[in-house]
Amino acid sequence: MSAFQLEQTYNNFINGEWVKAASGKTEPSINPANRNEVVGHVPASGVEDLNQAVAAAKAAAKSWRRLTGAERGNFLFQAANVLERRANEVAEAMTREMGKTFPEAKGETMRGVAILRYYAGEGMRKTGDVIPSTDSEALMFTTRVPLGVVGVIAPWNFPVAIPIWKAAPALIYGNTVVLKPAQETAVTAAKVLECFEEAGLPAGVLNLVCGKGSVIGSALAEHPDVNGITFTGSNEVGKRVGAAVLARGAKYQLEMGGKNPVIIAADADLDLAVEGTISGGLKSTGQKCTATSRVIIERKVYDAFKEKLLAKVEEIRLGDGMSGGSWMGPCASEGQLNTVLSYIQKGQDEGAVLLAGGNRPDSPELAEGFYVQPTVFEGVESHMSIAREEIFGPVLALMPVDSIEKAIALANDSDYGLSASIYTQNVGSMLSFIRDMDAGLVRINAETAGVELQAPFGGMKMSSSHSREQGQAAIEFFTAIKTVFVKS
Ligand SMILES: NC(=O)c1ccc[n+]([C@@H]2O[C@H](COP(=O)([O-])OP(=O)(O)OC[C@H]3O[C@@H](n4cnc5c(N)ncnc54)[C@H](O)[C@@H]3O)[C@@H](O)[C@H]2O)c1
Ligand SMILES: O=CCCC(=O)C(=O)O
Repeated sequence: MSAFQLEQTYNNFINGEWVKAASGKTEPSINPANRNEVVGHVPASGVEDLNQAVAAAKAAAKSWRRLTGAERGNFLFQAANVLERRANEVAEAMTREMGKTFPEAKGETMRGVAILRYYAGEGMRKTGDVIPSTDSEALMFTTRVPLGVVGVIAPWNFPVAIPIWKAAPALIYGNTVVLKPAQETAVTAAKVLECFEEAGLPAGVLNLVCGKGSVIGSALAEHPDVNGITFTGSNEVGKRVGAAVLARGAKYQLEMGGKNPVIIAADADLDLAVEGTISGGLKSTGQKCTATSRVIIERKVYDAFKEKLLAKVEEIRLGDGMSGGSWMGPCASEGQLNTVLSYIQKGQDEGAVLLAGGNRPDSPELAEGFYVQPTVFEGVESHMSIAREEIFGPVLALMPVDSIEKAIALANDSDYGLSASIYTQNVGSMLSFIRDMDAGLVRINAETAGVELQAPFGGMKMSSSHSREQGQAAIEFFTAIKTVFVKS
């Protein structure tokens, strides 16, 4: 049973208070499964609101960083407990706001709980090393210090997990935070902040400002009192954010798109490979940065794999993520739906062959939602737009090859390098893939999506600023190393 209520009005969270945007402006957040449902009204903030949030975070920074890691960790443990208790409500907000099915949204919310507990524990771990000095009378060691105020700019596709996997390490290592969520999922972000508020986090330590990316996101990136920006989103925006932060000498981290390949070797367990391709490519309506989009198949098993894949794609049930029978929800917004449809059209215009899907579903009960059928192309060549550009929708491109060597070369023929997987039973093929695949996350006999919170996550090439998030790797971004030399 969820306590979520539709059509509430949400505010920004600044200095421990829920406050309206200075302009008083709000905008509706609508349900992509039914454009007529208003999930909530969210602030359309301006730079003035952002400035207040940064000032609050700056004022709170000194006392927050002076707490011990264990004391900061206790707040995160409390926030985890509240989020766990309110998981159904938060997950329902997520499903209604961005369309992923309720079980996926609940899973993501519980992942948020686990991330909070993981980083709460980090407050008790070591922060430096003793390094022998050349002076026998001296003690030399390293310690870690927080950056100060960190700006978090988050996308809509994981509206609980991503803000938490950025904010939790920022906080545990002693930073204060201003979160700018995607406007499409600002209600879900407000629900997460309510959990931190209920946990008793001190005023100003974590602030929320909702508004347009081009207004709030860019002002956060450019703000002179923001010492670090952690951004997840598209390449186009990420590059702009990185340039703005670099120009003023602050620290930045960009985690961006993917064009993730799965390789199906001739010796693969084809049923497992089909299952992993469908789950990796089509769960969350293909809107994961780790989603499978290129399916590279050894020619000997191409027809057998294709037949099994198409049979499974036929079985996929589209529908509102709040209904039990739905396997795949809508695209998260009308803009996202139009992007996906335009790539499907481009695929056909550039000569790829449509094997399944390709349209909006015709059933009347889905007419008010941003649904698109799961889509499979063959005859896809590496130069085509649908093989090169991130679509961020339920579209799979089948590409046959003659050998594993050619499969890995084709998989690497991309500007992106986020995640990649191979289905094979041959240890030699596994090892070649691990060695030669240019991706930050490589998975064997497992789908391309699926990130574990305790392991480093990030991409190569255009997928990232070459930093890593999550696990203990997070300390690298959220702290600076200080080398200490002590002589009595
Ligand atoms: N690598 C990863 O870990 C990862 C994870 C999830 C999503 N993504 C990527 O995110 C993208 C989808 O998310 P999206 O559509 O929300 O991305 P987006 O780039 O449009 O928006 C991301 C965030 O940036 C803000 N923004 C927009 N314009 C801005 C500007 N000019 N200055 C500063 N901020 C601005 C948005 O409001 C949002 O909060 C995909 O490319 C996906 O691959 C990457
Ligand atoms: O969208 C990017 C994050 C992907 C992720 O968390 C996953 O694949 O589990």
